[in-house]
Amino acid sequence: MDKVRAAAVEVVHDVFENGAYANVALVNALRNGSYSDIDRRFMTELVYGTVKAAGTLDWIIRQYVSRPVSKMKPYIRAILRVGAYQLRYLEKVPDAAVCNESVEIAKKYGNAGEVKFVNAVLRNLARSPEKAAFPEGKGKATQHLALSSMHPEWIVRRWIKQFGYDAAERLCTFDNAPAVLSVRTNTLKTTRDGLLSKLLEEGWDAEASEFAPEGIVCRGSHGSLDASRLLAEGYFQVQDESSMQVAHVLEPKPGEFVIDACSAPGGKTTHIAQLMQNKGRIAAFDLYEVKLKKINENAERLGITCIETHEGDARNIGKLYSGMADRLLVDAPCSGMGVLRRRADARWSKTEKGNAELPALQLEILDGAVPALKTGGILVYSTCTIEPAENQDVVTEFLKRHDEFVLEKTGSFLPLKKRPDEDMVQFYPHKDGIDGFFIARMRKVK
Ligand SMILES: C[S@@+](CC[C@H](N)C(=O)[O-])C[C@H]1O[C@@H](n2cnc3c(N)ncnc32)[C@H](O)[C@@H]1O
Repeated sequence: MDKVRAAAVEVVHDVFENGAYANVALVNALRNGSYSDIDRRFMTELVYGTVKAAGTLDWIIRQYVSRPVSKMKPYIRAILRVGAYQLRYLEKVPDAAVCNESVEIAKKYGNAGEVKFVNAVLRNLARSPEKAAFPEGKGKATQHLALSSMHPEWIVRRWIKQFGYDAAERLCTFDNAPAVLSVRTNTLKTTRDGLLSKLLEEGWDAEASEFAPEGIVCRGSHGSLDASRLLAEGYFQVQDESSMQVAHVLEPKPGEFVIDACSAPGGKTTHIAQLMQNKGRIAAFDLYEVKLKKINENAERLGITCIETHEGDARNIGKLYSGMADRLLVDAPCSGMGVLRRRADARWSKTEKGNAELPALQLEILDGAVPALKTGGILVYSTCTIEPAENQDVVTEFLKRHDEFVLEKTGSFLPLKKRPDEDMVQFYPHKDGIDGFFIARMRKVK
């Protein structure tokens, strides 16, 4: 049995049946086996490809079987998904190898009937691919785009309604492209130019970000992050360019008291600390202690000492720090619809119903946290989604409830590419080429 395909099936099973994150499960699987570089690349392709395409693969498989894929035994489903992915998307892999190896893996997890079933489905798929041609024509546009772009139909339907067909298609394309690596220079230790020249010396294909003064983007090859001495010694933090906008909009000053209400894993908290030159006090809250550990680890690596972490609910922050804070960041839990490219499994784990529940929570967090601000204090609300209900609508409702706050021209606080006319800033992947992100800056005036 081919150990690479077998391990890929295990990871795919773990993602869909146990809710594992694809990247975490894959890293663990790669660590636990001794694989050549070619094997590692193949396994990565199999896992990310199958996970991203899962809904489309289920539709393809369904064209060859009479019962729904959701009713199959989980391991048989995972074997068929990984097999169908190879047959449909990996031209260089011979069909016979896919079928034979899948059958061998099925012998480990299934009875004789199930082994036969896997064999029959995959051989039919290989023999008659035309049976699973995506529907086209009148009334089929949404389904066609969803299947061809490997997105759930409900997401595609929403995006077509919100942006039109062409933009929805570009959004889907963005999600399927490999995520560009971007890093934030630790300006407490070096300058961006200093870090950039070190990275270039180490063979990184890196350049300065147009969006963030401390940002560096790497569109091509780069060394392994696991092995990077510069990362281990705290010269940089991995962070997307749109996420790097938020701390600049908050504009923290050395010596101030800043609260980061939803802070883990601390990408923005540590950026705030840099902008404060590590002077002052940052109270970083999150519901989960395990996640807060990550902030402490990052802070230690980056040489930051002004962050204190607190396990707690952001909805109670107002009571704990009434009128004390100079600035408050609410980087709220959200649907993450602007960052689907970063997590292969995310598009299948979200639901329309789950997303609809988020604005109420986001407002509760804002309502519960803002009494912590001083008069004159600054509130920044941000999310990594492109859903108006979680963004502009939440801010509008918040301002209705709180006449002590006024909205400022958020776009004029962006560090490099200013948008002086924009009260609230929404970055869109298909327009801006970076993660989808929303930022609104408000001031407490009384
Ligand atoms: C968007 S993430 C924050 C990302 C973080 N600001 C960064 O830049 O690395 C939202 C965080 O809010 C936390 N969270 C969810 N509900 C919360 C609540 N009621 N109080 C505090 N934190 C909460 C989640 O655990 C999650 O870590």
